[in-house]
Amino acid sequence: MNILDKIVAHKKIEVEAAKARFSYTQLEESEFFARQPYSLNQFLLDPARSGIIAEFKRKSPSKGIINDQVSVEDVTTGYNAAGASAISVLTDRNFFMGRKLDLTKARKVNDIPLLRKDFMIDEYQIVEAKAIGADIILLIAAILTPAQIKQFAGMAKSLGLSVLLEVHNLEELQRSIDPNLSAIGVNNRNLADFTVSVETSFQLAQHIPDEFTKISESAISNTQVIKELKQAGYNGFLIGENFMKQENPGQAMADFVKGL
Ligand SMILES: O=P(O)(O)OC[C@@H](O)[C@@H](O)c1c[nH]c2ccccc12
Repeated sequence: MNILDKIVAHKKIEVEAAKARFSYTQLEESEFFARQPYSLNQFLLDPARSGIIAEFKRKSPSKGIINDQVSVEDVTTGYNAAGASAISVLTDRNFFMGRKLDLTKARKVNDIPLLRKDFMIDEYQIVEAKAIGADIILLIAAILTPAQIKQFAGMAKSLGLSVLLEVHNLEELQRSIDPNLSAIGVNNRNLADFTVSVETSFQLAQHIPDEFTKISESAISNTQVIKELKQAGYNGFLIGENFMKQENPGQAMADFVKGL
């Protein structure tokens, strides 16, 4: 079984446990459920912001512990101050050392879009995403059927959430396109075997229809590659490890943005 299969198998158990703990009605009673989410594309296309979606990630299956010494409030407010267009918060506990509470803590101190970074396999998680304070959900093509993508994207949109579809090859892109998606992200990391190549973004750029904003995800570690990705048509750049591995990720991002 590859890592992605393991994550999905564990996620199914987690989602059943969450459903037993909080009903849909209870989720809808959350203080965040009634708020109007921020739009990913509005912030991504705002020239006053950097286009960077900065990620709070303590640990990953490919790198092990990256940084477990920093607070989610310090890091995310640092990212926001450094000009992030959005902030991604890992909420998977088992493989990424994240928590749903991390996203809620970030929500309380930030006024920009927050992406719930997790493995969405059930509608319940979409309602939950809104209840914990998220603005954006991630749909990973590699683990979903086209019918699920359509259903989940439609549901998220009806809740006012933005939807980022993640692909890592042309076949996934072509089978997953749906009008309810807000943005398409090309993951430079293959989640099944962890190999990384920014070439993936350059190759797929021309195949992404113009009605979607384009985001390049993972393994971005210098400003030169961002300039090249912009030339290729990308509007957004998802960066985790490059900032998180520093003692002060917010400051690391502020220094990085000066080079853009
Ligand atoms: O730390 P990096 O290489 O900058 O990558 C960030 C982000 O793209 C990566 O964490 C990611 C992309 N897609 C995912 C799906 C699930 C978990 C994590 C991810």
